[in-house]
Amino acid sequence: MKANQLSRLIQINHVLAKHRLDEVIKAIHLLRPLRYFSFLSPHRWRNKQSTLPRGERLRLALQDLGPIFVKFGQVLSTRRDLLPPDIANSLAKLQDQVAPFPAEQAKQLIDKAYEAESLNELFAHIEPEPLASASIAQVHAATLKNGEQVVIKLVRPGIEPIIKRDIALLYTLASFAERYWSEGKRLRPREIVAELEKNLFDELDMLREASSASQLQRNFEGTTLLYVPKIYWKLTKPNILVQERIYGTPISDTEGLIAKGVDMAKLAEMGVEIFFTQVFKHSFFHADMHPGNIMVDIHDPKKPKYVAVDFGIMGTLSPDDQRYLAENFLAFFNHDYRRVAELHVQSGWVPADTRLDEFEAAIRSVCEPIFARPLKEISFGQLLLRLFQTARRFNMEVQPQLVLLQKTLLNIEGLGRDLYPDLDLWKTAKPILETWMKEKMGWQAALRTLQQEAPHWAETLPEMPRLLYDLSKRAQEGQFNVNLASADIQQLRKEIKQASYRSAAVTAGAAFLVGAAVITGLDGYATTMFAGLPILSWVFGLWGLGLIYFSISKKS
Ligand SMILES: Nc1ncnc2c1ncn2[C@@H]1O[C@H](COP(=O)(O)OP(=O)(O)OP(=O)(O)O)[C@@H](O)[C@H]1O
Repeated sequence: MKANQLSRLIQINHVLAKHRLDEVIKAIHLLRPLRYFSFLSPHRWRNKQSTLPRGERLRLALQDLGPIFVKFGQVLSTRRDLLPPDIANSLAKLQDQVAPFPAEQAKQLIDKAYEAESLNELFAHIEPEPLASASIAQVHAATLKNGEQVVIKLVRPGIEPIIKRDIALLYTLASFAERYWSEGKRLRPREIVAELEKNLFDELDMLREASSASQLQRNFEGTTLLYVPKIYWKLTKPNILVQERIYGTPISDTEGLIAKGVDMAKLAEMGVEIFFTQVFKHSFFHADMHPGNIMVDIHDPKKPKYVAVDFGIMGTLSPDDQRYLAENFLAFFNHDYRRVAELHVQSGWVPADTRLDEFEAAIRSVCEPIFARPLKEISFGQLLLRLFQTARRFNMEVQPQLVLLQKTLLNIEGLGRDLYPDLDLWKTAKPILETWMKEKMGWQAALRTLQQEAPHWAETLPEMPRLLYDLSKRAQEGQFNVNLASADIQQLRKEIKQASYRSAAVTAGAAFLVGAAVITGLDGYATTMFAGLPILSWVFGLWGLGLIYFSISKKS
């Protein structure tokens, strides 16, 4: 561990001591040896007994420690089912009430960004006090010259070196964990830190955030589920985002939503639907879904609509991960634990030599008692934790690419339960997943892929005869042209040449036959687009058969 990292650890210890979080210091193994340093802190002697409640002390400590710690507090705050209410309430302030940087500094940032354009020509008014401030940025309300209401999101100045320093410390701790902790390899801490690092640095780039907002906006265009505020591209800079101002009701204001007659069960189900649609249909999901970033448009309380802000962390999944996850969810919903165990082996999440019957039994013993409870008592978060404990016995490796998804899923469930305690996550998610599986795995999916590939085939097939002719010519001429004197080797050379000629001809013939089959299988849409396809199909078919016949007759 480098000297600056050790000094950061001492500083963390000092901040915790300053806020009299002695219990936290004792609970963290790494800080235990450093606890004596806190006796040197003047705060410790001054604040013998802090008058602030424990939740507030924790919030202030996380705020003092910087953006990574604030993010950690935001995630914790969404799990009211796992935390005492006083702590959850205090930590919720980290979602949009972190201490702001001074108004003068905000003004300097704005002046510098728009010095080329005249500030007065762009904005009619900029509110000096921030509307909200969170881990990475603070947001100021403003009015454009044309009267449109916007917000200006300013990245906190000097935040990058702070994040770099803490990420470096996390890498060192992760290396220690991998080397000296029995669980270190399985949990893949270095890869998880790498994932966190990528997400945090992406979050600092406002042009990237603006692009993500535009993509999400397109994905939900024309739906009644989610609204994404408009981006003002011309005013957006690498450290400044200008966006339409939203006046919705904060999702955390459940009393206000109920008082206005919003159907809370529907609202909670819509949240789940938005999440699963993003993950499976679009493979592009908002991965910072804490309540500070979600508002509800209740112009018509019977038809509420979600409004999202903060597109700094977006997640995607590979088609393979999507398929394994969807199948896993469905197998869980259907209590098919054998399938869950099989999927874990097939995807490589547990070692290939795992005993399926033992793994299945272990999963069953975690899930059955939980599924037997009334719905409102089932916590998906707790179920996941129990499953992870079980998986540990079977050497399941943590999948860094799924960590963001798991975090978001926990947020969504926490949010949904706050809105409507009887929320049945399974009931809402199951039909979405079933439809997705049908679309992705059924014969319609195969047909659609063929249809998508049609333009490519139409482009490539005319080139095939020439390519195949070149290939067979090259095989005939140069590839095996080794000059050796021995008669045996000469004979061998002749045979190899003939064999390669024949196999090239068979390959070419097969390729033409496949081409003919593909063209014949295209549906009406593609054949109308390319009127010559049926004729091409016949030509290719006959050509293919001819080549194969030619190569076989050569052999005999
Ligand atoms: N378009 C908007 N209209 C109104 N309020 C907004 C808008 N965008 C952001 N806000 C408010 O500003 C807060 C902070 O903005 P944002 O979440 O984008 O900052 P951040 O530092 O990236 O936050 P986080 O810590 O969640 O990553 C939001 O929680 C929200 O309350």
